[in-house]
Order: sequence, then structure tokens, then C-alpha cells
Amino acid sequence: MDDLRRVCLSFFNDFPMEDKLKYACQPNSAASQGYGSRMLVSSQNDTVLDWRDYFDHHTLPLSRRNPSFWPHFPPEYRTLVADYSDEMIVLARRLLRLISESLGLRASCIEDAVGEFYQNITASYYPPCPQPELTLGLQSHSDMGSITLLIQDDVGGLQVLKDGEWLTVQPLPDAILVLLADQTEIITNGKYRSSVHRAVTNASKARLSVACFHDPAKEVRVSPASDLVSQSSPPHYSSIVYGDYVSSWYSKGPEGKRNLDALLLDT
Ligand SMILES: O=C(O)CCC(=O)C(=O)O
Ligand SMILES: [Fe+2]
Repeated sequence: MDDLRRVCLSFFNDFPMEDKLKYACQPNSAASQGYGSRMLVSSQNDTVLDWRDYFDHHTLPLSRRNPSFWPHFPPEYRTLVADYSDEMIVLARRLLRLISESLGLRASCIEDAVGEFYQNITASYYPPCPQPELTLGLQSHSDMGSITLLIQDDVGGLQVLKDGEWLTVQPLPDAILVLLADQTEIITNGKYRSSVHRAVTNASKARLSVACFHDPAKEVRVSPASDLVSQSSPPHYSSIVYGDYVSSWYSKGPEGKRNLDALLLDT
């Protein structure tokens, strides 16, 4: 984890901008792989940008993994990202099995509902911000997919919303933070909630985090697990094709959990 943080930080800090831009993601396409600073594609000019640069890597399934699109410096960068991807998918699966079992479901229930995992790894770099009170590093959102595994450095700035209050997640060197995401909330019919989080900036130090997302394929239709739904326990969410969920997220923006809230049924 330390090695991964080190090489990611080195890409943002040690590369001249013209070299970084050789890896630029496509400007008008949401979630394209590469280096960028603008996650949301909006037709409006008044969009508030996050105080963040990022590098997004497509890591799984292996058919999407092409390390030649990733930074070639430091030399071990690409191997470290690939190895990290392989380790994190094992952990993500284990956690989803435990979550399924904790609800009395068969262990593979959430995995079966997600189908083949689409994993992306995003390194986020938040430069020092002269007036941190005026902006956010990353606006309030919940992640779209099933489960996110996140590591951060020792600077701190990640906050999670709990009972209406923003709590700062204290950085711990060896901690992997587990953030449940929206599709797990749908599949578990709200028994597990996706976490609302954001990143704040600070005036003096740059901050790095690396998030590993695990999503369904775009064509998968996600709905509450049938074993959790009965006459006495009706579904709380309408089903949705994951690709449609992603499109709406990118076009409207997250604003906390508004995209998930739009699926809530009146029960
Ligand atoms: O930088 C962080 O700690 C949060 C990153 C995050 O939430 C994301 O990339 O979705
Ligand atoms: Fe997130």
C-alpha cells in the first residue's frame, strides 16, 4: 500500500504537466481512463469543479486492463497497480460474501446480482488550496457500484456523513476503508446503506487517496434480492439497468444520494 501511494504521488508531483497530459482522459466522455480533473460532464458552464486531479485505471475484467495506458514512470507503477487490483478483488468478494451471509442470504447472493465485476482504480490528488473554506476536494456523493475499498495518506480530508454530521475519517497507515456503494443498498433492499462521503481540502498539504471501485457491467439490471422481498417486506427500490444509473449520475451530478433516492419506492 505504501508503494502504491508512493508511485501515485510521484506521478502527480514529479511529472511535468505536458507529460501528464499525454495520459489525459477524454474530455467529453464520463469516466474515461486516464489523467483528468473533471469527472462530471455537464452542459452547463456554471458547474463547480472539485479541487482535485485524478488518474483513473480500468483494471478488471482483464479484457479492459491495458497497462500501456498507465504512467510509465516510476518504472514499477504499472505492476503495482495491476497487483493491487488482483488483491482488492479478492477482498471485495470476501466482504460481499460476508455481507450476504449476515443477512441470511447465500454467500454468493450479492456477487450473483452484480455479475462480473468491473473494477476501476482512481488515484485522487488534492493540491493545497489557498482558501479551503470556499471549495471541496470532492463533492458529497455515494459511490455508484457495489463496494469501494479506499486507502488514503496521512494528511486526512475524507469525511463521511453520519446522522446528519460530517465525521472526519482519521487516517491510519494500514487501514483499508470499506465504503458500501449504491448497488449494494439496492440489492440488500436498504438493509445496508451506501455511505455518503466527501473530501475537504486544506491550505498547506497536498493529499492522496486511492479508491478501488467494484461495479456491475453496464447492461446488468439490479434489483432488491428476491430472498429479501416478501409481502410483509416489499421492495424499497425500483430495479434499474446499471448503465442508465451511471448515465444519470454523470449528467445530473451526485448531490449526496439523489440518484439513489430517485429509485425509492413509496412503501
Ligand atoms: O479522496 C477520498 O478520500 C475520496 C475519494 C472518493 O470518494 C471517490 O473517488 O469516489
Ligand atoms: Fe467516493
